[in-house]
Amino acid sequence: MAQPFQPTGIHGLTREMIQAFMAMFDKASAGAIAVDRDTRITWINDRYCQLLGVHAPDVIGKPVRRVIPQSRMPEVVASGDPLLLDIMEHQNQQLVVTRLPYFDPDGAVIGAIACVLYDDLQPLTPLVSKYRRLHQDLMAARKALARKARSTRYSLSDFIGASPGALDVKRRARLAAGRDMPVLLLGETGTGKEVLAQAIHSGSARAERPFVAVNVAAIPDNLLEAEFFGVTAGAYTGADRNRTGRFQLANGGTLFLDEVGDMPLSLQAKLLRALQEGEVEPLGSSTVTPVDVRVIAATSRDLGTMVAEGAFRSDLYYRLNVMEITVPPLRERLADLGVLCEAFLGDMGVGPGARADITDSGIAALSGYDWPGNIRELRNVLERALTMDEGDGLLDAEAIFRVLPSQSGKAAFRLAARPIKPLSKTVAEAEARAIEEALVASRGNRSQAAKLLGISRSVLYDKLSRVS
Ligand SMILES: Nc1ncnc2c1ncn2[C@@H]1O[C@H](COP(=O)(O)OP(=O)(O)OP(=O)(O)O)[C@@H](O)[C@H]1O
Repeated sequence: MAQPFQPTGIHGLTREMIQAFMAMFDKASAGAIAVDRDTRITWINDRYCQLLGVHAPDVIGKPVRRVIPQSRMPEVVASGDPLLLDIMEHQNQQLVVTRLPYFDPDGAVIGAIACVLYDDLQPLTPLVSKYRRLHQDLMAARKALARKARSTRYSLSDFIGASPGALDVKRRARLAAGRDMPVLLLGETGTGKEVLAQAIHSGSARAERPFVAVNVAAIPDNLLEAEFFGVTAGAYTGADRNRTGRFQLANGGTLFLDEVGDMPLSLQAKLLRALQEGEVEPLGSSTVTPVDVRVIAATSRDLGTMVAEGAFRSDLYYRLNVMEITVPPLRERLADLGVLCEAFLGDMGVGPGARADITDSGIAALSGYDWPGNIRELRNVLERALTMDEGDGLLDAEAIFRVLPSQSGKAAFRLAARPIKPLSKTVAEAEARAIEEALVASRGNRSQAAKLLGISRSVLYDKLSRVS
């Protein structure tokens, strides 16, 4: 009489039992493979070799993940638990796989065996078509997310400002968008360098390709190289999977290097090489990948002085600084306060149908402050003022002084010291000053001055005739 089947107790399958199974796996499955406790391949049958497109002598002794990157054999060996049914992606094929650990007589895991139950998913059609659909949806969602993460939020119209300084910045940014050359953006923190970088990208021929930003100051020095150039898995790097660098992610598009002045000298040399050769070498890899990337760099530091002091490589400086755009600080373009406030307050709703606004005295209060944090700080001040405001969302000088940092004492003093004039007079004076600045900037060329001011030539002539 046949003996009833008895489980093998706590130890599970032994090497002998696995060897007995091997013949069956070899014959009945679409592929079978065994690994030792270090997850190195000890055996692979011909059918699996054909499926993977490898030769057995080339892969025996290699870590299984080197040959089958998606393999979950390491998990099975580490946990000692089988994975009875799994779908594994391999080179656009979906394989149905079973993985079993095996043990020595003391119960220690000494390896695992896996067999491909199906490489043709026909028998599992209903289940698999559902899986495929879900998988495709997941891939599409991931791609869309990645596209969104790498696309830009800003165009040039989002860079708000009508002062001569702001108009000059916009003009140069428009020029930069039309030419595929490196751009160096200089300016204090919060002046809108990243807004400009995005605007230049979205106005350029690369607009449909990725925009990838790296804040050099925010990444520890020892991780920067991997972040830039990527990592290849392996013993040298200690990484268990490949990681794509920002350079490769930006391929075809724009790489924005924020706070480039904070880059350590060793990485500056590698960055220069990547820009010169148009190729990158991931950490731990011996192959180079060609990349086509436009670099826009930004810094709030004085790169010229850093070059003179040897803290920044001059060759890299000249490579990045093909076109330089200096963004003036807010305190040098206070004329933009009005339009900036209007735009920001317009975004900050104060209730259904209600709109936040600021009075002329509120603007005057803002104009007495030095704005070390520039436009970022202005936005924060307006937000705080609105939060504290108990009225109807109309900010006056008092509402502003309540939230301006302590420097505002100086502002109040400056304001008080300035005689208050009728608004029409102040506006006329500001207009005359702007026209004068535009004429100086354009060396008396009225067409150019009109362009800088964003008005037609005839309006400029009209205003000039009224001023004189
Ligand atoms: N001219 C502008 N028009 C509209 N918004 C602006 C402008 N400049 C800056 N901002 C806003 O101010 C904030 C800071 O801008 P951004 O990050 O571009 O400055 P940055 O110069 O890159 O600063 P950092 O050097 O600190 O990185 C953002 O919220 C941005 O939307």
